[in-house]
Amino acid sequence: MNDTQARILALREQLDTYNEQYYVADAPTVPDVEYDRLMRELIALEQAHPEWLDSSSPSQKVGGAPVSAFPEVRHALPMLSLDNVFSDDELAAFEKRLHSRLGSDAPIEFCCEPKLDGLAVSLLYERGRLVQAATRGDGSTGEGITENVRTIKAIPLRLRGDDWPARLEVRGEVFMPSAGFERMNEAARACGDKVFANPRNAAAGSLRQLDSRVTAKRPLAFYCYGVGLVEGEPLGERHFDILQRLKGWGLPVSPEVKRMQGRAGCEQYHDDILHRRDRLPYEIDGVVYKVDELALQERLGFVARAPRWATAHKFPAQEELTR
Ligand SMILES: NC(=O)n1nc(-c2ccco2)nc1N
Repeated sequence: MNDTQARILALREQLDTYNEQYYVADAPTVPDVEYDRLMRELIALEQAHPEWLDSSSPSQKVGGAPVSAFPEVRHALPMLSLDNVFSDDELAAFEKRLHSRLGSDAPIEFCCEPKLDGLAVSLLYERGRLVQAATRGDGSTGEGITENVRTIKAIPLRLRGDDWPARLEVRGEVFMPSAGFERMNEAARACGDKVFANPRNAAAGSLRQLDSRVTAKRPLAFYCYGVGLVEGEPLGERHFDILQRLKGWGLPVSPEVKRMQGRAGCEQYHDDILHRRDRLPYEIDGVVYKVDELALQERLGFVARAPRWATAHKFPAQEELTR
């Protein structure tokens, strides 16, 4: 390997690390101007040496030529929607149903998560490389939006480490943080472009761009919240621990995810997140409680399209709240 090749590999590794620090650890260590300088050097070296271009290079997050349509993608496992509860009484009924189906009143451990108000996506990694991304669609079939998703800096094109399964489907939410949403709409108003009604619509509109170079300019983020297809060793026995393993491979997980005990723990989590809702850097429309032990999830199964082992607890819509 000559000096230029070594420099290209070092720049890729350094920029991947900066992306992970910014989007996974939420702890950036370099100013944007330094990140941009290194990216410009990498792009210049790769343009001078196309024979060394690698689709997983961080320089490839700028998007490419437009496509005419999105291909259909059939999900290996259905992407489920969540059942809802709207009150503590309904939460109590949810817990009662769990105890009844499990035939035990033993306290249940839940993985509690903020319910991000974005767009659910499925990411397929083969041998640690991102090979496909798709929307949830109707739960069985979604749209292939791989080129658009590859431009999202929070989503790694290559997983860290090497103890990931040969094929791993990661599921999560693409969303637009509030600050980025305001900045983007401000710029759109200034030049007469389309203004989006809310961050969810802005994220959906950005992901459905046929020209991934447009998507690349949108301030999108991502948090994973589960897995679908896993080929190889099981990832773990408890949902919370699996999320921590995903984080170790460079996939962002919300720092608000917590393991709580029983219904009381869920209510405490709900009230804490509701209390801090307006200070979170992204919009949420509730919280999600998931039975943490996968063995219990399997015993509980699903009703129609929603898992018996999980429910969302929705907040009142913001405009309904008296300010
Ligand atoms: N939207 C959101 O934040 N979700 N959605 C799920 C989900 C949907 C189906 C199973 O889990 N989990 C979280 N945190």
